[in-house]
Amino acid sequence: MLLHFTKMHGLGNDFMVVDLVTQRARLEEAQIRRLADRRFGIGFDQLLVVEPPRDPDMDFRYRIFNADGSEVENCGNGARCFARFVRDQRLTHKHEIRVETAGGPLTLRVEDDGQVRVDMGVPRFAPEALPFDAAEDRLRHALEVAGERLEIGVASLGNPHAVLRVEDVDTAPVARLGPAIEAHPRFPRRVNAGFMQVVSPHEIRLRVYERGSGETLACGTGACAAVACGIRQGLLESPVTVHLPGGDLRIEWAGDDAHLTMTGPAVRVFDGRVALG
Ligand SMILES: N[C@@H](CCC[C@H](N)C(=O)O)C(=O)O
Repeated sequence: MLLHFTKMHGLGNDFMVVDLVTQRARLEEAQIRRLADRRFGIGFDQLLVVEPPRDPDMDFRYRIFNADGSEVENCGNGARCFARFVRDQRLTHKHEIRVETAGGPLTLRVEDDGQVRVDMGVPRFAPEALPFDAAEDRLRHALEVAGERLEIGVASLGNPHAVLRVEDVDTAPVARLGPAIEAHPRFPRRVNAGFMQVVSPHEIRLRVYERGSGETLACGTGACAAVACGIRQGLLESPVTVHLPGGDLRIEWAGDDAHLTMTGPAVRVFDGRVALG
């Protein structure tokens, strides 16, 4: 069968977006890995699937698969592309869109200037929310990685994140420590590893080694997690501009039980059809 898809990106974090509201298909893990391959397939960091909602109070169900085929709970850059996609495809005319994800509900708003603002919910820091093997919720946890003792913050934005403060993201050992943190046994469902450089209370630079996809040009939930950990640790103040290799995001969070919001762009690159073997 031929599957229609759209290629999109949020700050260079790129996606294959598939509408399963008007098409029927079942994508297996091995097929997703083949499609994600940048030489033998279409190439993407994540596959985003638009489905009808199961909950009648929601507009859509939004499912996310990493390049390694694993299904995950949330994707921030993907959420902005999702909002742009469902409006471009005329699957909805709403400006404010409610979607169900495996990590909980999200509210997405397409602004008049084309930017998309996402209510990412309340960040959670309790170890069981990730999950992370630790006795208690702390601002910083010690983690032994490859013979080094690191200090990390942890946060869940539906999906799990570890945040490590570094002096300079340009020289941070992302390729060496990223995979070791991702697969660390204290994170039984693996983890996304963020490397954060604090520039000022309202500005950080960030690189993220993503669970299931490797280092990407931007990670929306990673940006939210880094800012949430930074505010909690007293290093940052809302709003915070996050400079990622692919561009900038604006994150706002009033702390505690307040909802965190992320604002940034969503770009449609091309439409295509692919034969599913
Ligand atoms: N690129 C994403 C996050 C995608 C999922 C992540 N790799 C995970 O496994 O949790 C974003 O923009 O948030």
